Amino acid sequence: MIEAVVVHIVQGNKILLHYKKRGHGAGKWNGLGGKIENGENPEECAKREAKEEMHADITNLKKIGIIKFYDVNNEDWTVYVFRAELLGEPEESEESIPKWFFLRDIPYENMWEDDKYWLPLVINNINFSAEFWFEGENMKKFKIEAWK
Ligand SMILES: Nc1nc2c([nH]c(=O)n2[C@H]2C[C@H](O)[C@@H](COP(=O)(O)OP(=O)(O)OP(=O)(O)O)O2)c(=O)[nH]1
Repeated sequence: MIEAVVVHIVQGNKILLHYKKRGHGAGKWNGLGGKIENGENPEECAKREAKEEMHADITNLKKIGIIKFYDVNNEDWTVYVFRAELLGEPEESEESIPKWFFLRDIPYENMWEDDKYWLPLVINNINFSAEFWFEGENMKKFKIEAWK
């Protein structure tokens, strides 16, 4: 099982998304994040990824969800989902391009297929746990449990 984090920054009526240039999920918009490295906890990973991916820091991390993805290109992932606040100005990096979107204009058609089911929960501060079953990069079935 690969462990990773995804962090979403929501300010007012906007959300900061990142266009991923390479690796897993290249060509899609996503929160910032990546794989947890040896010896790191999810919060430490989130802060390191923020620096690497957009050359800015994050603070006030709040864990909102946990997601299991089964059989995405033959791999299983556990992803910890956070909300956080931004310190400084996000910049383009080798990994991605940051961009603010109005909440009513989230580009779900250019994101992972599962995101439309759980990103609204993140935006509304609703805790959740979810499981998504894939075949390649196509979602086949899912289960979500949410609580306030
Ligand atoms: N929103 C969303 N994020 C996902 C899904 N599946 C999935 O792995 N992710 C996230 C978890 C990670 O933050 C990120 C993939 O990790 P990564 O960016 O380190 O992958 P990579 O192949 O580029 O790895 P690396 O070489 O840079 O270590 O994508 C999904 O279905 N929706």
